Amino acid sequence: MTAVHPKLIKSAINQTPMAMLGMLVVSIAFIVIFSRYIPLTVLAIWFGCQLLLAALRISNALLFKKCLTAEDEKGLVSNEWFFILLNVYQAATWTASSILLIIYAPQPFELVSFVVTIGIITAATLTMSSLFRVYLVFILGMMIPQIAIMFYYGEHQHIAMVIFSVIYIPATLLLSKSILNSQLSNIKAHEELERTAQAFRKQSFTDNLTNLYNRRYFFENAVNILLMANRENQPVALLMLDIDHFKKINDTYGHQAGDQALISVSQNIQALMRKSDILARVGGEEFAILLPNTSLDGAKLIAEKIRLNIANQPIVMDDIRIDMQLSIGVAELNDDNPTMEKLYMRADKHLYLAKQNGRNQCYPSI
Ligand SMILES: Nc1nc2c(ncn2[C@@H]2O[C@H](COP(=O)(O)OP(=O)(O)OP(=O)(O)O)[C@@H](O)[C@H]2O)c(=O)[nH]1
Repeated sequence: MTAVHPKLIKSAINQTPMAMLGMLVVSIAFIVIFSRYIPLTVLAIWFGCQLLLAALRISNALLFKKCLTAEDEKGLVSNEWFFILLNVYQAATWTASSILLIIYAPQPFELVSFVVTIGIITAATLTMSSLFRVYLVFILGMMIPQIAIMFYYGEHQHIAMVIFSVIYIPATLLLSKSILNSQLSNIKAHEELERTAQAFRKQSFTDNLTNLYNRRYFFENAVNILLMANRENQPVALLMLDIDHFKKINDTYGHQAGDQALISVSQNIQALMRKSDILARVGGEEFAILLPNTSLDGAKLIAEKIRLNIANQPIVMDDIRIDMQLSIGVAELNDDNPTMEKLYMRADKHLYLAKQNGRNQCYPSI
Protein backbone atom coordinates (compact mmCIF):
# COMPACT_ATOMS: atom_id res chain seq x y z
CA MET A 1 0.00 0.00 0.00
CA THR A 2 1.24 3.46 -0.77
CA ALA A 3 1.19 6.01 2.03
CA VAL A 4 -1.89 8.25 2.31
CA HIS A 5 -1.37 11.99 2.85
CA PRO A 6 -1.17 12.59 6.63
CA LYS A 7 -3.80 15.33 6.42
CA LEU A 8 -6.27 12.86 4.86
CA ILE A 9 -5.61 10.44 7.71
CA LYS A 10 -6.13 13.29 10.16
CA SER A 11 -9.47 14.07 8.55
CA ALA A 12 -10.54 10.41 8.92
CA ILE A 13 -9.40 10.40 12.56
CA ASN A 14 -11.40 13.56 13.32
CA GLN A 15 -14.55 12.05 11.79
CA THR A 16 -14.32 8.80 13.78
CA PRO A 17 -16.19 9.81 16.99
CA MET A 18 -19.06 11.32 14.96
CA ALA A 19 -19.21 8.27 12.66
CA MET A 20 -19.31 5.88 15.64
CA LEU A 21 -21.97 7.95 17.39
CA GLY A 22 -24.09 7.85 14.22
CA MET A 23 -23.56 4.08 13.93
CA LEU A 24 -24.68 3.52 17.54
CA VAL A 25 -27.75 5.75 17.10
CA VAL A 26 -28.82 3.73 14.03
CA SER A 27 -28.11 0.50 15.98
CA ILE A 28 -30.33 1.64 18.87
CA ALA A 29 -33.07 2.61 16.41
CA PHE A 30 -32.76 -0.88 14.89
CA ILE A 31 -33.13 -2.47 18.34
CA VAL A 32 -36.14 -0.29 19.25
CA ILE A 33 -37.92 -1.02 15.97
CA PHE A 34 -37.21 -4.75 15.81
CA SER A 35 -37.35 -5.71 19.51
CA ARG A 36 -40.93 -6.91 18.89
CA TYR A 37 -39.66 -9.51 16.39
CA ILE A 38 -36.09 -10.40 17.39
CA PRO A 39 -35.35 -11.96 20.83
CA LEU A 40 -33.73 -9.47 23.20
CA THR A 41 -30.74 -11.71 23.97
CA VAL A 42 -29.96 -11.88 20.24
CA LEU A 43 -30.30 -8.10 19.95
CA ALA A 44 -28.11 -7.62 23.05
CA ILE A 45 -25.35 -9.80 21.54
CA TRP A 46 -25.65 -7.89 18.26
CA PHE A 47 -25.46 -4.52 20.06
CA GLY A 48 -22.46 -5.79 22.05
CA CYS A 49 -20.73 -6.44 18.69
CA GLN A 50 -21.55 -2.86 17.62
CA LEU A 51 -20.12 -1.46 20.88
CA LEU A 52 -16.96 -3.52 20.37
CA LEU A 53 -16.71 -2.11 16.84
CA ALA A 54 -17.01 1.46 18.17
CA ALA A 55 -14.28 0.78 20.75
CA LEU A 56 -11.99 -0.76 18.12
CA ARG A 57 -12.59 2.15 15.71
CA ILE A 58 -11.68 4.66 18.44
CA SER A 59 -8.52 2.70 19.30
CA ASN A 60 -7.71 2.56 15.55
CA ALA A 61 -8.07 6.36 15.37
CA LEU A 62 -5.83 6.78 18.44
CA LEU A 63 -3.20 4.48 16.90
CA PHE A 64 -3.36 6.52 13.67
CA LYS A 65 -2.79 9.67 15.72
CA LYS A 66 0.21 8.11 17.48
CA CYS A 67 1.77 6.97 14.18
CA LEU A 68 1.21 10.42 12.65
CA THR A 69 2.96 12.11 15.58
CA ALA A 70 5.85 9.63 15.43
CA GLU A 71 5.90 9.85 11.59
CA ASP A 72 5.80 6.04 11.62
CA GLU A 73 5.08 5.15 7.94
CA LYS A 74 4.96 1.40 8.60
CA GLY A 75 2.58 1.89 11.51
CA LEU A 76 0.28 4.01 9.32
CA VAL A 77 0.10 1.32 6.65
CA SER A 78 -0.66 -1.45 9.18
CA ASN A 79 -3.32 0.79 10.79
CA GLU A 80 -4.89 1.28 7.40
CA TRP A 81 -5.14 -2.52 7.13
CA PHE A 82 -6.61 -2.60 10.65
CA PHE A 83 -9.20 0.00 9.52
CA ILE A 84 -10.05 -2.13 6.46
CA LEU A 85 -10.54 -5.22 8.69
CA LEU A 86 -12.79 -3.19 10.99
CA ASN A 87 -14.91 -2.22 8.01
CA VAL A 88 -15.22 -5.85 6.98
CA TYR A 89 -16.30 -6.50 10.58
CA GLN A 90 -18.81 -3.61 10.39
CA ALA A 91 -20.20 -4.90 7.10
CA ALA A 92 -20.55 -8.33 8.75
CA THR A 93 -22.53 -6.96 11.73
CA TRP A 94 -24.93 -5.06 9.44
CA THR A 95 -25.29 -8.15 7.25
CA ALA A 96 -26.03 -10.09 10.44
CA SER A 97 -28.81 -7.58 11.20
CA SER A 98 -30.32 -8.25 7.76
CA ILE A 99 -30.11 -12.01 8.33
CA LEU A 100 -31.87 -11.54 11.70
CA LEU A 101 -34.66 -9.74 9.84
CA ILE A 102 -34.92 -12.62 7.35
CA ILE A 103 -35.16 -15.09 10.25
CA TYR A 104 -37.44 -13.19 12.64
CA ALA A 105 -39.24 -10.33 10.87
CA PRO A 106 -41.95 -10.53 8.24
CA GLN A 107 -41.62 -9.15 4.72
CA PRO A 108 -41.05 -6.38 3.56
CA PHE A 109 -38.54 -5.58 6.38
CA GLU A 110 -35.71 -6.88 4.17
CA LEU A 111 -36.37 -3.77 2.05
CA VAL A 112 -36.07 -1.54 5.16
CA SER A 113 -32.75 -3.22 5.86
CA PHE A 114 -31.64 -2.50 2.28
CA VAL A 115 -32.57 1.17 2.64
CA VAL A 116 -30.77 1.40 6.02
CA THR A 117 -27.63 -0.01 4.35
CA ILE A 118 -27.87 2.59 1.59
CA GLY A 119 -28.25 5.30 4.26
CA ILE A 120 -25.19 4.10 6.21
CA ILE A 121 -23.08 3.94 3.05
CA THR A 122 -24.15 7.43 1.97
CA ALA A 123 -23.31 8.88 5.39
CA ALA A 124 -19.94 7.07 5.32
CA THR A 125 -19.08 8.87 2.05
CA LEU A 126 -18.55 11.99 4.12
CA THR A 127 -16.52 10.33 6.86
CA MET A 128 -14.46 7.79 4.92
CA SER A 129 -13.73 9.29 1.50
CA SER A 130 -10.35 10.56 2.69
CA LEU A 131 -9.29 6.91 2.90
CA PHE A 132 -10.74 5.77 -0.43
CA ARG A 133 -9.45 2.18 -0.33
CA VAL A 134 -11.04 1.68 3.08
CA TYR A 135 -14.33 3.10 1.79
CA LEU A 136 -14.21 0.86 -1.27
CA VAL A 137 -13.94 -2.23 0.95
CA PHE A 138 -16.75 -0.86 3.15
CA ILE A 139 -19.19 -0.18 0.32
CA LEU A 140 -18.60 -3.58 -1.30
CA GLY A 141 -18.72 -5.36 2.08
CA MET A 142 -22.07 -3.71 2.85
CA MET A 143 -23.71 -3.97 -0.59
CA ILE A 144 -22.75 -7.44 -1.85
CA PRO A 145 -24.64 -9.28 0.94
CA GLN A 146 -27.65 -6.94 0.41
CA ILE A 147 -27.70 -7.78 -3.31
CA ALA A 148 -27.47 -11.49 -2.43
CA ILE A 149 -30.44 -11.08 -0.05
CA MET A 150 -32.45 -9.30 -2.75
CA PHE A 151 -31.72 -12.20 -5.16
CA TYR A 152 -32.69 -14.63 -2.38
CA TYR A 153 -36.18 -13.06 -2.25
CA GLY A 154 -36.19 -12.59 -6.02
CA GLU A 155 -39.50 -10.72 -6.36
CA HIS A 156 -40.00 -7.82 -8.73
CA GLN A 157 -39.31 -5.14 -6.08
CA HIS A 158 -36.13 -6.96 -4.97
CA ILE A 159 -34.76 -7.09 -8.50
CA ALA A 160 -35.60 -3.38 -8.79
CA MET A 161 -33.41 -2.79 -5.73
CA VAL A 162 -30.55 -4.74 -7.36
CA ILE A 163 -30.85 -2.64 -10.51
CA PHE A 164 -30.89 0.48 -8.34
CA SER A 165 -27.68 -0.76 -6.58
CA VAL A 166 -25.93 -1.25 -9.92
CA ILE A 167 -26.43 2.48 -10.53
CA TYR A 168 -25.95 3.54 -6.91
CA ILE A 169 -22.61 1.82 -6.16
CA PRO A 170 -20.51 3.35 -9.00
CA ALA A 171 -22.25 6.73 -8.51
CA THR A 172 -21.35 6.71 -4.80
CA LEU A 173 -17.80 5.61 -5.52
CA LEU A 174 -17.48 8.47 -8.02
CA LEU A 175 -18.85 10.89 -5.42
CA SER A 176 -16.39 9.55 -2.85
CA LYS A 177 -13.49 9.87 -5.31
CA SER A 178 -14.46 13.45 -6.14
CA ILE A 179 -14.66 14.31 -2.39
CA LEU A 180 -11.19 12.78 -2.03
CA ASN A 181 -9.85 14.76 -5.01
CA SER A 182 -11.29 17.99 -3.71
CA GLN A 183 -9.77 17.30 -0.27
CA LEU A 184 -6.41 16.63 -1.95
CA SER A 185 -6.53 19.80 -4.04
CA ASN A 186 -7.51 21.79 -0.93
CA ILE A 187 -4.54 20.34 0.93
CA LYS A 188 -2.20 21.10 -1.99
CA ALA A 189 -3.50 24.67 -2.30
CA HIS A 190 -3.09 25.14 1.44
CA GLU A 191 0.47 23.77 1.37
CA GLU A 192 1.34 26.00 -1.59
CA LEU A 193 -0.05 29.02 0.27
CA GLU A 194 1.93 28.03 3.35
CA ARG A 195 5.14 27.72 1.28
CA THR A 196 4.58 31.12 -0.33
CA ALA A 197 3.84 32.73 3.04
CA GLN A 198 6.99 31.16 4.47
CA ALA A 199 9.07 32.40 1.52
CA PHE A 200 7.65 35.90 2.01
CA ARG A 201 8.35 35.72 5.75
CA LYS A 202 11.94 34.65 5.06
CA GLN A 203 12.33 37.36 2.44
CA SER A 204 11.14 39.99 4.88
CA PHE A 205 14.08 39.34 7.20
CA THR A 206 16.83 38.10 4.87
CA ASP A 207 19.18 39.80 2.47
CA ASN A 208 18.63 38.34 -1.01
CA LEU A 209 22.28 38.24 -2.05
CA THR A 210 24.03 36.87 1.02
CA ASN A 211 21.12 35.13 2.77
CA LEU A 212 22.18 36.89 5.98
CA TYR A 213 19.65 38.82 8.07
CA ASN A 214 18.77 42.20 6.60
CA ARG A 215 19.11 45.61 8.19
CA ARG A 216 15.48 45.81 9.34
CA TYR A 217 15.55 42.44 11.11
CA PHE A 218 18.91 43.25 12.68
CA PHE A 219 17.82 46.50 14.28
CA GLU A 220 14.39 45.20 15.36
CA ASN A 221 16.02 42.24 17.10
CA ALA A 222 18.93 44.17 18.48
CA VAL A 223 16.59 46.51 20.37
CA ASN A 224 14.97 43.54 22.13
CA ILE A 225 18.31 41.89 22.93
CA LEU A 226 19.60 45.16 24.40
CA LEU A 227 16.48 45.58 26.53
CA MET A 228 16.97 42.09 27.94
CA ALA A 229 20.71 42.60 28.49
CA ASN A 230 20.06 45.90 30.30
CA ARG A 231 17.46 44.22 32.52
CA GLU A 232 19.72 41.27 33.35
CA ASN A 233 22.88 43.36 33.53
CA GLN A 234 24.57 41.26 30.85
CA PRO A 235 27.23 42.62 28.47
CA VAL A 236 26.47 43.08 24.76
CA ALA A 237 28.86 44.21 22.05
CA LEU A 238 28.39 45.44 18.53
CA LEU A 239 30.78 45.09 15.59
CA MET A 240 30.41 47.20 12.45
CA LEU A 241 32.38 45.74 9.55
CA ASP A 242 33.10 47.32 6.16
CA ILE A 243 35.04 45.77 3.28
CA ASP A 244 38.01 47.96 2.35
CA HIS A 245 38.19 49.44 -1.14
CA PHE A 246 35.28 47.37 -2.34
CA LYS A 247 34.62 49.81 -5.16
CA LYS A 248 38.02 48.85 -6.58
CA ILE A 249 37.01 45.17 -6.57
CA ASN A 250 33.86 46.01 -8.52
CA ASP A 251 35.78 48.25 -10.91
CA THR A 252 38.56 45.70 -11.48
CA TYR A 253 36.65 42.40 -11.66
CA GLY A 254 33.10 43.47 -12.43
CA HIS A 255 29.90 43.73 -10.39
CA GLN A 256 29.18 39.99 -10.61
CA ALA A 257 32.56 39.10 -9.11
CA GLY A 258 31.86 41.77 -6.47
CA ASP A 259 28.59 40.02 -5.64
CA GLN A 260 30.36 36.69 -5.37
CA ALA A 261 32.98 38.27 -3.10
CA LEU A 262 30.21 39.60 -0.84
CA ILE A 263 28.69 36.11 -0.61
CA SER A 264 32.05 34.51 0.20
CA VAL A 265 32.92 37.09 2.86
CA SER A 266 29.47 36.60 4.43
CA GLN A 267 29.94 32.84 4.56
CA ASN A 268 33.44 33.15 6.00
CA ILE A 269 32.26 35.51 8.74
CA GLN A 270 29.21 33.35 9.47
CA ALA A 271 31.43 30.30 9.96
CA LEU A 272 33.19 32.12 12.82
CA MET A 273 29.99 33.11 14.66
CA ARG A 274 28.21 31.49 17.60
CA LYS A 275 24.56 30.53 17.19
CA SER A 276 23.46 33.32 19.54
CA ASP A 277 25.32 36.04 17.57
CA ILE A 278 23.33 38.02 15.02
CA LEU A 279 25.11 38.73 11.76
CA ALA A 280 23.44 40.95 9.18
CA ARG A 281 24.24 42.78 5.99
CA VAL A 282 23.24 46.33 6.84
CA GLY A 283 24.56 48.10 3.72
CA GLY A 284 26.21 47.41 0.35
CA GLU A 285 29.56 46.16 1.69
CA GLU A 286 28.78 46.76 5.33
CA PHE A 287 27.93 44.15 7.97
CA ALA A 288 26.92 44.30 11.63
CA ILE A 289 27.31 41.66 14.31
CA LEU A 290 25.57 41.81 17.65
CA LEU A 291 27.33 39.72 20.27
CA PRO A 292 25.16 38.91 23.30
CA ASN A 293 26.97 38.08 26.57
CA THR A 294 30.18 39.59 25.22
CA SER A 295 32.23 42.36 26.83
CA LEU A 296 34.34 44.90 24.92
CA ASP A 297 37.52 42.83 25.45
CA GLY A 298 35.84 39.67 24.15
CA ALA A 299 34.39 41.59 21.19
CA LYS A 300 37.82 42.99 20.27
CA LEU A 301 39.22 39.44 20.18
CA ILE A 302 36.36 38.26 17.96
CA ALA A 303 36.74 41.29 15.67
CA GLU A 304 40.45 40.61 15.27
CA LYS A 305 39.79 36.93 14.55
CA ILE A 306 37.33 37.90 11.80
CA ARG A 307 39.66 40.53 10.34
CA LEU A 308 42.59 38.09 10.18
CA ASN A 309 40.44 35.31 8.77
CA ILE A 310 39.19 37.49 5.90
CA ALA A 311 42.63 39.01 5.24
CA ASN A 312 44.24 35.56 5.10
CA GLN A 313 41.57 33.95 2.97
CA PRO A 314 41.65 35.40 -0.56
CA ILE A 315 38.56 34.67 -2.62
CA VAL A 316 39.26 32.46 -5.60
CA MET A 317 36.87 32.63 -8.56
CA ASP A 318 37.60 30.83 -11.83
CA ASP A 319 41.07 32.14 -12.59
CA ILE A 320 41.01 35.24 -10.39
CA ARG A 321 42.08 35.65 -6.79
CA ILE A 322 40.74 38.59 -4.83
CA ASP A 323 42.37 39.74 -1.60
CA MET A 324 39.81 41.08 0.83
CA GLN A 325 40.28 43.25 3.87
CA LEU A 326 37.94 44.51 6.55
CA SER A 327 37.82 47.51 8.84
CA ILE A 328 35.89 46.88 12.04
CA GLY A 329 34.45 49.25 14.65
CA VAL A 330 33.82 47.74 18.08
CA ALA A 331 31.60 49.10 20.86
CA GLU A 332 29.88 47.75 23.95
CA LEU A 333 26.65 48.47 25.74
CA ASN A 334 27.45 50.71 28.71
CA ASP A 335 26.33 53.88 30.47
CA ASP A 336 27.67 56.02 27.59
CA ASN A 337 25.92 53.83 25.01
CA PRO A 338 22.78 52.57 26.77
CA THR A 339 20.54 52.29 23.69
CA MET A 340 20.81 50.61 20.30
CA GLU A 341 20.92 54.00 18.61
CA LYS A 342 23.85 55.16 20.76
CA LEU A 343 25.65 51.82 20.55
CA TYR A 344 25.33 51.84 16.76
CA MET A 345 26.61 55.43 16.51
CA ARG A 346 29.62 54.53 18.66
CA ALA A 347 30.49 51.38 16.67
CA ASP A 348 30.05 53.30 13.41
CA LYS A 349 32.31 56.08 14.67
CA HIS A 350 34.93 53.45 15.59
CA LEU A 351 34.59 51.93 12.12
CA TYR A 352 35.27 55.38 10.65
CA LEU A 353 38.36 55.66 12.86
CA ALA A 354 39.59 52.22 11.73
CA LYS A 355 39.28 53.44 8.13
CA GLN A 356 40.98 56.73 8.99
CA ASN A 357 43.87 54.93 10.67
CA GLY A 358 44.71 53.02 7.48
CA ARG A 359 42.02 50.28 7.09
CA ASN A 360 42.46 46.50 7.58
CA GLN A 361 42.22 46.95 11.32
CA CYS A 362 39.85 46.99 14.29
CA TYR A 363 39.13 50.01 16.42
CA PRO A 364 39.71 49.92 19.31
CA SER A 365 42.33 47.28 18.73
CA ILE A 366 43.36 44.59 21.21
N1 LIG B 1 28.94 43.98 -6.41
C1 LIG B 1 28.25 44.71 -5.54
N2 LIG B 1 28.71 45.92 -5.18
C2 LIG B 1 28.02 46.63 -4.28
C3 LIG B 1 26.86 46.16 -3.71
N3 LIG B 1 26.39 47.10 -2.85
C4 LIG B 1 27.25 48.12 -2.87
N4 LIG B 1 28.26 47.86 -3.74
C5 LIG B 1 29.39 48.68 -4.10
O1 LIG B 1 30.25 48.84 -2.98
C6 LIG B 1 31.05 49.99 -3.26
C7 LIG B 1 31.27 50.75 -1.97
O2 LIG B 1 32.16 51.78 -2.25
P1 LIG B 1 32.60 52.82 -1.19
O3 LIG B 1 31.44 53.22 -0.35
O4 LIG B 1 33.31 53.90 -1.93
O5 LIG B 1 33.56 52.07 -0.25
P2 LIG B 1 34.91 51.28 -0.56
O6 LIG B 1 35.27 51.29 -1.99
O7 LIG B 1 34.77 49.94 0.08
O8 LIG B 1 35.94 52.11 0.24
P3 LIG B 1 36.18 52.16 1.79
O9 LIG B 1 34.94 51.66 2.45
O10 LIG B 1 36.44 53.58 2.08
O11 LIG B 1 37.33 51.28 2.06
C8 LIG B 1 30.32 50.79 -4.33
O12 LIG B 1 31.06 50.72 -5.52
C9 LIG B 1 29.01 50.07 -4.49
O13 LIG B 1 28.52 50.11 -5.81
C10 LIG B 1 26.38 44.88 -4.13
O14 LIG B 1 25.34 44.38 -3.68
N5 LIG B 1 27.11 44.20 -5.03
